[in-house]
Amino acid sequence: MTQNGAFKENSAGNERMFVMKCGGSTLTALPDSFFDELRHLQEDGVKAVIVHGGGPAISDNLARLGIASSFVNGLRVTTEEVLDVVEMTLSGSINKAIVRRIQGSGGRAIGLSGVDGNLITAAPVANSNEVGLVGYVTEVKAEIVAGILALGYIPVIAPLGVDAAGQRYNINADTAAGAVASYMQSPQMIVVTDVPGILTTAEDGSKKVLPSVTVAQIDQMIDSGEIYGGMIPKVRSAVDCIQGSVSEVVIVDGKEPGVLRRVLSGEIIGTRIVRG
Ligand SMILES: Nc1ncnc2c1ncn2[C@@H]1O[C@H](COP(=O)(O)OP(=O)(O)O)[C@@H](O)[C@H]1O
Ligand SMILES: CC(=O)N[C@@H](CCC(=O)OP(=O)(O)O)C(=O)O
Repeated sequence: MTQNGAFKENSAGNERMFVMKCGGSTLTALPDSFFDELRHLQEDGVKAVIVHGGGPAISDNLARLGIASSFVNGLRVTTEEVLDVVEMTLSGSINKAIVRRIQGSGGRAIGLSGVDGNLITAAPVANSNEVGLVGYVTEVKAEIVAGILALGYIPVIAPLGVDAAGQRYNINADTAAGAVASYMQSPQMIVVTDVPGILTTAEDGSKKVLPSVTVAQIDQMIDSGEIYGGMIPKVRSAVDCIQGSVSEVVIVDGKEPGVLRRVLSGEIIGTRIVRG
């Protein structure tokens, strides 16, 4: 078996690929070695697709501009004024910072948002009367992502969406990443965040990482409050995408040395969310 022998194949052929969501909680803390690893994977022919967040940076920019911002069940209440800041932060500074870091490690990346080429089309979420211009994904144009990959670049996608009338939507980054993974028929989605996985409290009161969880366990942990806040959209998105062609979602801490290869080679690291 080669070093990458444990990689899974996607249904489109034998390409080795994965979709990765990089959370705003961890972007600035990601070490150079993370981007070096990404470049090595790219050199080895592994196709990576990145969807990123940037919630904390959006909140900072809103505060700086004196624009009030609140959340309902983890979704930012989004007016047109808030959306301007969401777009400038995600599609502008954060997206380009990630592209520059990949390029700084010698990798190749192209940044775009879901608005470009109508990559992500969206419609208002069910509770849009409460949260405003927040969208759910109606379609991802997988051929655009595949085209960028075929050129030898890592697509770096900011989670905005657009509808047929040209209206923009703010999309939770975990939700957008799950949709991209599903439409790309990626065998795996890797969720890179600031905790080492889904934590549970042991009988002695200490916190430990659950190596794997099922959909039923997730529902129970949300009900009991053990999974809360920003972890909820992650697990909900994971549950949605493992109903389709994505066979597992792995939640990991991006600061773990060699994290990407370790996940891709099947090492037990972080939390794996699997069917069943
Ligand atoms: N059971 C849990 N295990 C680990 N983290 C949890 C859990 N429930 C809630 N969280 C919270 O979820 C956070 C990660 O979500 P979030 O801050 O939105 O990250 P990101 O910016 O990467 O999307 C953790 O820092 C932690 O505070
Ligand atoms: C609708 C909604 O809440 N959108 C998010 C988009 C960014 C995001 O999801 O970033 P993280 O992954 O860092 O949380 C927001 O405005 O904060």
